[in-house]
Amino acid sequence: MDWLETLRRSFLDWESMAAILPNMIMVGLKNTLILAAASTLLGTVIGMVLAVMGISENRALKLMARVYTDIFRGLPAIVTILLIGQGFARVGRELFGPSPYPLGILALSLIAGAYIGEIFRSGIQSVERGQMDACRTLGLTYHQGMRLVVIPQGIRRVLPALVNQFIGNVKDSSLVYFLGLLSSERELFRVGQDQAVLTGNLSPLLLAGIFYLIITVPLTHLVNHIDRRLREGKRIAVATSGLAELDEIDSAVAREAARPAEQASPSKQYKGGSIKVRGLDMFYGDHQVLRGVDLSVAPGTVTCLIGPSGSGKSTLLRCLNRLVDGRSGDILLDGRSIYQEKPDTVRRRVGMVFQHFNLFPDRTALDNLTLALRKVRGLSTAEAKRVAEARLAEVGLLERKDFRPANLSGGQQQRVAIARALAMEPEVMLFDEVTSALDPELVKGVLNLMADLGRRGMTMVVVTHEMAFARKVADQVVFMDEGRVIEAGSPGAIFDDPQSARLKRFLAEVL
Ligand SMILES: Nc1ncnc2c1ncn2[C@@H]1O[C@H](COP(=O)(O)OP(=O)(O)OP(=O)(O)O)[C@@H](O)[C@H]1O
Repeated sequence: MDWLETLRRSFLDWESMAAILPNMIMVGLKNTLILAAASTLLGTVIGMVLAVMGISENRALKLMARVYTDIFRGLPAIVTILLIGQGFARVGRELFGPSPYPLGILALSLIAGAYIGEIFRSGIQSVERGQMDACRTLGLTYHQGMRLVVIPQGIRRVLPALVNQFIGNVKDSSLVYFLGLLSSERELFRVGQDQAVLTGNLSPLLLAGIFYLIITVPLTHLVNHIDRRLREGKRIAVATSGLAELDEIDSAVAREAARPAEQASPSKQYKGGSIKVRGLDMFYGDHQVLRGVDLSVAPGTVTCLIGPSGSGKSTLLRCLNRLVDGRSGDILLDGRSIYQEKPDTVRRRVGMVFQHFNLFPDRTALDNLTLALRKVRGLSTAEAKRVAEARLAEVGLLERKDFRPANLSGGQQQRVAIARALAMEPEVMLFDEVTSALDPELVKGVLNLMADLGRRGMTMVVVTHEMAFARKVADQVVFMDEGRVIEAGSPGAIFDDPQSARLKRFLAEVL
């Protein structure tokens, strides 16, 4: 068993390990951690800049980010370290003194930046488009939306990948040894290697390897934990059935109705605005989606838009709050063209609720409401909280104000979204197929809430496939097809006495 003894002497020479242990911890471990942490930090800053350049509209910035990323991701790390460490050695000496250590950090950072930039960019781009739509409809500017909602969500999504990058930097830090570090600056690998040369066996290198594992293995598990947690969220056990939700909302609506007039919340009776659309044409590129649309919506009335898929209903709705703009024609809000106002101002006056709720997933129900109250309406934190709680109470969800969207049912999420839009005190509310993504028993709760809003004088334009709702609640039903308004009238006229062949066919399909 000679070979076993040789192996033991080569790798498990306890004496040479013990001799180097203090140096390994005090010098090697310390320097490895400094190199990895500093390069991850600096790499994160570089990565953020690259990500912002990469998603910007500016083609030159995009190209610069692309070229940088291709170069520093494509080159082997050791080539970059030697090129930077030796190529800029003179400048480095003038700037940082004789030690090549800072240049080593710089080289590692430049490499890490390329990877981290890609991580951030894909994280930010993976945030659903609906999040920015939600920000815009609440009156937040594009930059506020990016800064407060989209970028934080993107970064949170890529946290595990960032920890992985740190692990990569821990390992890459061993390459800095090629720059010839001073003895006090040597990292784990170099300390182990020096001692290995001195003792003629590999035990010190094995010890260095063990230290690398001590750093990286727990981090790998931490990454997996964060990843699981971000994917699944912290679950709160809440047992509510769809039917219990109906009680929740019915009692909230009844409470509002029973409240004496003098105690009524300011929103109890809404003062809705009027809308007039005149000859509106709208294109997506060359594709004409709206063709000379005319529409009049009286204050405090409910208009339901119905029609086949692709007929332009959602697009018309998005024109009303300037999420998209028409090419010609005009839209008047309370008699004044919305094109004469800033889009953000129009959006504050015209609230919108979406099919997929578009709640901010990493904020509680309450915070979903307070964000725009503070940033757009400029309320203090305490005042915003008061308004938000009042609106959540109106939709029967005050008790769930501290829940995140993932812990609410679809119906509850949609009611939070309605409360969020109402909190901005809009004059008009737009609803875009808001019950289409809900389980059947949850639809009624949301429709009840909308019917209640209509009764309280809110001007509403509702894209819906719920014909029973349109018949019962609408003051006006508008049938669209191929980007045109084909017929408009009272529910009775549209459903019981359709004039055009197209509407007759549509009703025959859906009723
Ligand atoms: N962002 C977009 N870019 C390009 N084309 C679009 C875009 N959004 C919608 N369209 C096109 O515009 C047309 C009208 O779409 P729109 O969503 O307004 O119809 P809709 O009546 O609301 O349909 P649905 O009931 O299916 O939502 C469709 O042909 C659609 O493919």
